[in-house]
Amino acid sequence: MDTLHIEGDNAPTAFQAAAVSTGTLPDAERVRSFLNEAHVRYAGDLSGEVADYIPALAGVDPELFGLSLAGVNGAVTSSGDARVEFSIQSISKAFVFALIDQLVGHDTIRRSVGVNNTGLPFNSIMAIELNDGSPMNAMVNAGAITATSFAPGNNVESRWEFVLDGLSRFAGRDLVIDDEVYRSESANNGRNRAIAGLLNSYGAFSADPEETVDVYTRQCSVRVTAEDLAVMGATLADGGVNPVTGDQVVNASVCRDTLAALAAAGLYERSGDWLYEIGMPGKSGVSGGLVTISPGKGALGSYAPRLDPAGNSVRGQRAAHFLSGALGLNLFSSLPHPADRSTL
Ligand SMILES: NC(=O)CC[C@H](N)C(=O)O
Repeated sequence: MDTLHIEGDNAPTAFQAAAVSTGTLPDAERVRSFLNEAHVRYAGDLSGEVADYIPALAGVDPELFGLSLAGVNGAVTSSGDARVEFSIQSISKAFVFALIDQLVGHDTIRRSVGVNNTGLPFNSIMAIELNDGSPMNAMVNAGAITATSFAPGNNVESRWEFVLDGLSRFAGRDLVIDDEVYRSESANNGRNRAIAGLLNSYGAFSADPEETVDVYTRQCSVRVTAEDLAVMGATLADGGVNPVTGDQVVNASVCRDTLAALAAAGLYERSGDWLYEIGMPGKSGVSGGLVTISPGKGALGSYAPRLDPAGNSVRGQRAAHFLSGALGLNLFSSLPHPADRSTL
């Protein structure tokens, strides 16, 4: 990652002069104008590659770019292709984690899934072996598949219903599966089946590994928009209450657990860089979606399909970086700060 220092970084800036209160989002006009500015800034960025290991993802228009910010007050502001649907992929991990944490509780999650970082790619098999069979964190495939194995039900359909219903409550609308992505991914998920088989050999699973991977593959194939991601993230920012529907989806303690797990591993082996630059929990997916959560304030959802080598949306990360500074979202900062201090 290159770091670009801007002169006068320590001097009081226009941002600081017009400092927003640190406990709330800036007013709607300011949010809209910075969201539009982020869109203009990064719409021409052609870096990265669209994921091609799932054939159905490879054919997507790489220029799609949507940004949306949902506040805990329920206001949703968007720019660009924020209503274009795409498969949620790994971002589902964050919300399924929350649903399972709500069910099994903080201690079981720590013991049976884990909350540390592997330092390795999202679908690493080596990480399981290096950690004596621990799935390590629900934001990588091993931990996500383990979390999904806790979904209640007697068969695939009833367990799937639990997951889809929960994801829909986070979004505040009935989400549906993308059949083409599901079929394409099912035909190419040998690695995830190997991960589940390996975890099962360590005795980590109470459910059938093949069925669990099927539910996991379905959850990754659910269609969402950048606006949905913003609302889903804002629900985690709002103590588990969907700020648009008013539905209490999970408890506030579950939101804390989820955001901690995201901070540790939401952007895989790049999670440290992400926290260092953006300063908020986030979760990416290989289709190009990204959700970034500012507890007590709201969440940013984005969609831009070109990815960095770790599988994280390039424009999405850059927009989140800019907006974190401009809107004063960084958890480690007490004031809004210049947003373009470095490049990701
Ligand atoms: N990083 C991702 O978004 C990966 C999700 C994808 N469904 C997989 O498990 O391979």
